[in-house]
Parts: sequence; C-alpha cells; structure tokens
Amino acid sequence: MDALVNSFGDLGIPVTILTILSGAALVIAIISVRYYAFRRRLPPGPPGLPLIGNLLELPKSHPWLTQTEQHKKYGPIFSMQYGLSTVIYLGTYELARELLEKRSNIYSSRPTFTMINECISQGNRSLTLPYGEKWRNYRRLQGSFLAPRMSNVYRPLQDLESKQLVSEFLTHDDFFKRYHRYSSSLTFALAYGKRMPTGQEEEVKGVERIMDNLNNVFITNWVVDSLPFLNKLPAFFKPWQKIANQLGDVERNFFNMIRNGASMRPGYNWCKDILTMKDHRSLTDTELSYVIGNTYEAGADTTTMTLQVFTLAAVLHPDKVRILQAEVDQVVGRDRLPTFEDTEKMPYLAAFVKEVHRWRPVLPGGVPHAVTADDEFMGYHIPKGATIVSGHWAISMDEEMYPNPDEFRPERFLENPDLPHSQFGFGRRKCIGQYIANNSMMINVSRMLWAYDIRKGWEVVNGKKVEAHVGRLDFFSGFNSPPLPFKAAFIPRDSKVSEILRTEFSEAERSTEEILEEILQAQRVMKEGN
Ligand code: HEM
Repeated sequence: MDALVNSFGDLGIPVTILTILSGAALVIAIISVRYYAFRRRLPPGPPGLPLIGNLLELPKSHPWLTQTEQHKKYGPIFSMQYGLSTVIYLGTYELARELLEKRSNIYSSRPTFTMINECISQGNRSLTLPYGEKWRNYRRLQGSFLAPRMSNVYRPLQDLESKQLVSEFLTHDDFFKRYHRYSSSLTFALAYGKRMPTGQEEEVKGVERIMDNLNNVFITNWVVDSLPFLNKLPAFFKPWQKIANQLGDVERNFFNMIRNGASMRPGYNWCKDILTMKDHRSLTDTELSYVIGNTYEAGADTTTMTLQVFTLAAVLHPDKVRILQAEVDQVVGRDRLPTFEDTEKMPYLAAFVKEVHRWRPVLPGGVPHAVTADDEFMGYHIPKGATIVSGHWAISMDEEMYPNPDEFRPERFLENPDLPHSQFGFGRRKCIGQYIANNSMMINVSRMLWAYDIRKGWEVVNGKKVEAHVGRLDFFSGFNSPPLPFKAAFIPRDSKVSEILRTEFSEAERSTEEILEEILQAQRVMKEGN
C-alpha cells in the first residue's frame, strides 16, 4: 500500500483527489449504464445524456412541430427523457386509441403539473387533477349537465347568441372579439344564469385574465415542475409559491364570486343544478366553484379559437366555401337563417366543421395523459408515471390517415364517414363539452356562410390600400394555439341579408330568465322521461 501511495505521489497527484475522481467516474459509469439500459427498453428516441436526458433538446416554441418531425425519424411512437420525467409521444390516431382508450384504466391520469395543479389551484382544477375519486366526482357532476341530450336542450340559448353574433358582422369585423363574446356569453349564461351582451363585462374579462395567467404559467419552465419534490420544502425555500398564491387567490375569488351570484338568479343554471345531485355533497364549496369555473374557462376559449380557425379556412379556401354555401342555400333558401334542424340535413357542413377541427387543431400538443402502472406496448416498456402525449397536430398531419394533410379538404370526411379527428382528445379524459361545442360550430358556420362571403381584409401600406397578409401557419405557441391576428372582411351575400339578420335577431331577443326557465322545464321533462 505504501508503495502504491508513493508511486502516485511520484506522479504528483494527491491520493485523495485520485480516490474522489475514480469514485466519481464509477458513479457516472453506473448512472450511464443504467440510463442507457433504461432507455433501450423505452420506445426509440434521441439518446440524450445521463441525468438530464433530452432536457437540452426542449423546443423553444411550437413543440408540436418538432414532435411531428421526430415522428418522421423515429416512427409513430417515440420517447424523450426530461430529467426524471419520461415522455412518450404518439403520432397516429390508432396508437392514441390503443393506449388512451382501450387501456384507459391505466392511461387516464395527468402528469403532476405541480405549479398549476398543486401550487396555484391547490389540487382543485379538473383538467389537471390526477385520475381518482375526486376527478370522478367532478366528471359525474359535469357529465350531468354536459351529456349529449342535455346539450341539445341548450339550443334556444345558442340560437339567440348565434343570431347576435352573425348580425354583429354587418357593422363590425373584429371577429376575434366577437367570437369570444359569443362563447363566453353562452357558457356563462348556462353556468351562472346571465348573458354577456357586450363582451366588456367584468365576468368576461375575469376569465380572460385567468386563461392568460394559465397560458403564461404553462409556457414558463418552473423548477418545481421538473423536480416536484421541491414543493415539500418549507415556504421560505419556494420563491415560486408567492406567485402561485397570488394567481390562486385571483382564480378562487373569481370562481367563488361568480358562483355566489348565480345562486340568486331565477331559471336554470349549472351552479343550481349541481346542488340537486347527490355527488356534490362530498365536495367542498371551493371545489364546487372549481367544477363550474373550470367548465366555463374550458368552454369559452376553445370554441372561440375554433371559430377563428373556421374564418382562416374560409378566407383561404373560397372554393370550399362556395360548395358549402350551395348546400346551405339549397336546404334553407335565401329568406331566413338556417336552424339547428336544417344543419342536420347538411352533410357537407358536418364534413367542413370536422375538417376545421382537423386542419388546425387549437390544442395542437394535445392535453397530456399519465400512465398509472407499468405497461408493455409493441415490445416497448412504458414506465408507470410516464407522460403520454397524443399530439393533435402530429395526428392531423399523419399522411396515411389524411393524404395531403395540409390541404383543407372537407371531402375527406364524406369519402370516409368513419374518418375520426383527435380535436377532443381520447378516452376517459375526452372533452366533456364536445356536444355543446359541436352545436356551436354547426349553427354558427352555417349562418355565417348563409349571410356572408368571407374574404381577406385590407390594410394600408405606404398610403395604399392592399389585401392584408393571411398566414396559413401563423399560430401562437402556448398551451392553446389560436391563429395570430389577421384581417377578414364579411360581405353580405345579397341585399336582403341585413334586414333578415336584424329581424331574426330582434325576434329572438328575449329575457335570459325566460330562456333559462324554458331550459329548466325541458330538463324536467327529460328527467321524467328517463
Ligand atoms: C371546439 C371546442 C373544444 C375543444 C377543441 C376542446 C378540446 C378539449 C380537449 C382536447 C380536452 C382534453 C382531452 C384529453 O385529455 O384527452 C378537453 C377537456 C375538457 N373540456 Fe373541452 N374542448 C372544447 C370545448 C369545450 C366546451 C364547450 C366545454 C364546456 C362547456 C369543455 C369542457 C371541457 C372540460 C371540463 C374538460 C376537462 C376534462 C378533464 O377532466 O380532464 N370543452 N377539451
């Protein structure tokens, strides 16, 4: 031993440093061997580095585009390792269905989302709740007022909101705002019993604020999301908690305030409706406020963005618009607006709406699921706790299922009536508001195109009026991805449009209480019939 010490001593390297270096090398070797052995069992993917995995490869923006490129290299399923988190990406509808639907007993949870779910909403937000009794309770309550038959009972309110929306384009072209007013007012009236006729109401701004906050939190890399155990530290060591408390207070106060207001209003609303169900008894007051508040926030933004995408498609594809207008005119004529009953006789309209959903999905990265048990799939290991991303963009751009995927072609859904799209997600977490959303899309698209030709708008460049630029691929990068602002012009299709719109809107306009009372009666009849 002395001889060994002496011989290293002769090289001028102190023995303690050598011992530390060789120990560190051994630890790194063991970690590397274990890391690459673990990665070999996962679906393929870029190898990454031990400890940090693929953290350095996180895309700066529009991650769904990077995901779609990676599928071309690694196939329909691939994996990435971000620190301790394994993420499995699915790029075809079949694979998403195989795992998220057929194995939904273990693929229905959510990743921890520590900042949003735990730090801000204190485990109360339905979208980010882990799979379990509390989430099932939320879902049963939401399901009772969002079921397909119940959603059809809301049509009188959608009829009125839609007539207001379509008439507004006689004098305005700020369609981003107008769509937002429509969606917020519809959901708010159902949830809380009060319409939002101007879009400037505090209740509309409140939900906008919450959605902006969530989007900002979502696109920020929080250390506590990468290392969730840090959330167990005392408050002093958690600088993010101060921000979380502020944001949490804003949403809790807002959701509680609007729910308190609803309990006093006459007629039907979701806040009063859930109190008639026994499942509400196991939830606290704050949890009940979140059940309804989250439904309001989930419904307001998504429908708005999908109507924006419809406008983009209409501006860029006048040939498809003309086919749809011919169908609408043939079913309805030119003397009145389309009704819900008319829309059921319009196959091209249904195909057009599905293509809007598929062509530019507004949640292009999907909403990630998490797997709650180890699983084997296609010979790969899917470890318990892994995040599963069914990228709606990647799925929509799957050339095998949707040839020439960038082309806006509603005909693909007529040629194959069973052709699905992924816009509403998969399995037990699938969007519960899809029936209301679909009714909104069908009635508004048919009426907008009955009334208007939608063209590119104008802008002034160097003193000259020129057609405004409209980008096929200009979209925000965030949790939601609406189109970037663009200009559109709404040109009445004939001289009678304006009078018909004004007359139909003024005839439909009646008190919210009256409509909500009608909904209440229809709901009673429906329940008695069961
Ligand atoms: C075009 C409009 C809409 C789109 C594109 C959309 C899309 C989605 C998607 C992708 C999910 C997650 C699915 C998954 O995890 O696999 C979701 C969840 C949800 N949606 Fe929608 N949605 C829309 C409209 C609505 C409306 C109108 C409501 C309610 C009035 C609503 C309420 C919800 C709720 C409450 C959840 C949470 C489900 C959970 O507990 O995780 N959505 N939606």
